[in-house]
Amino acid sequence: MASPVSSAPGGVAVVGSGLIGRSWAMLFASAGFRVKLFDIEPRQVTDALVSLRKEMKMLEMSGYLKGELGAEEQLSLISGCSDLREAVEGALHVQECVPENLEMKRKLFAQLDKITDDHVVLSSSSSCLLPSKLFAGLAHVKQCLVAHPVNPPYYVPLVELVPHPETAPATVDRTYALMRRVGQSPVRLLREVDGFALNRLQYAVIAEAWRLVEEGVVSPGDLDLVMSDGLGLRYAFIGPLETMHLNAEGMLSYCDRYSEGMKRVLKTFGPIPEFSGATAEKVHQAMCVKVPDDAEHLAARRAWRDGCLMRLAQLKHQLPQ
Ligand SMILES: NC(=O)C1=CN([C@@H]2O[C@H](COP(=O)(O)OP(=O)(O)OC[C@H]3O[C@@H](n4cnc5c(N)ncnc54)[C@H](O)[C@@H]3O)[C@@H](O)[C@H]2O)C=CC1
Ligand SMILES: O=C(O)[C@@H](O)C(=O)[C@H](O)[C@@H](O)CO
Repeated sequence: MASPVSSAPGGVAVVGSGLIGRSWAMLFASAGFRVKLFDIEPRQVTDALVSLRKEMKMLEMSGYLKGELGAEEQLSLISGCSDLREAVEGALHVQECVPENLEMKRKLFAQLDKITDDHVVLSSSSSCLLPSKLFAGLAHVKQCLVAHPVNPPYYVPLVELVPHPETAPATVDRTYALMRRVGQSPVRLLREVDGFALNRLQYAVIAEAWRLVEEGVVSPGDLDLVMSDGLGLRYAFIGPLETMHLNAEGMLSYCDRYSEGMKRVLKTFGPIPEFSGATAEKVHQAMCVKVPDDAEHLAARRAWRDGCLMRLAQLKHQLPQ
């Protein structure tokens, strides 16, 4: 068995240099961590370093760069690696960011298991794969967990910490502290569940959104306005449970007033959509009217989205809690 690499404190390894890996790299560097980027496709690393430089310089110019260090200092902390062992050398935390494919992730964690020691946290960015499947059979399973970000992590702070049944409490505590240190808002799931919390909520919303459009109740554009100019505004500051609490004379009052109505409406919810066929075409066309699906328009809209998220985050930071 290969000897484990030393894991002196201070470094973070980001394995997978795509959409999420790049955002994680910016976050860890903003807090002063040395970041090593690895990817099975070397071109992804070189592209990542180019795009990170462009984005971090832009953020600095617009006053939205996170952390105390300037962009050049933060960029100097990020390096590319062509070898996985080299990437995890000296790491206290490994953030896996490869595609949402169980076998692909399991193969990578099996490699990491062989080359890391008992001190490093092995964390997956998985959207909804169960830790009990991701980390099954690993020698270092106690050091493993999911730290599920929301896209893009640099602008959306929530991170769901989801343990394997054998994950050590210290692993969760260390990761929680690390996420707070890089400015994220971690939540602890007390046990694993398919889809974790965020995607269970998100997929419930997506399913009903789809049904409302499929059944001709509302147009795709107006459906999105229901969220962006309605629920989403409130949810940017208070969650669904606190919303209930404030929408009556407290939660119990809300339940007295509205539970029969909620149960009646919930009984009308239709079957799980297929997310394909005519409705998919209809929604796709509607989205393309607003944002053509070529790379340039999608990138421009993502940049607009990220600018809005930055300003909202700054406003939230300034508001009394
Ligand atoms: N895109 C999103 O909105 C979000 C994605 N995630 C999760 O993050 C993970 C990564 O997603 P994305 O960044 O969107 O994917 P992506 O496709 O943009 O990037 C994946 C990268 O992993 C690389 N890769 C593939 N196999 C590898 C290996 N064995 N070793 C090293 N690198 C390897 C690919 O070359 C690619 O550069 C997925 O599990 C996804 O579910 C989580 C939250 C949001
Ligand atoms: O929406 C997000 O950013 C995250 O919840 C994700 O995990 C993925 O984008 C997810 O929606 C893909 O199913």
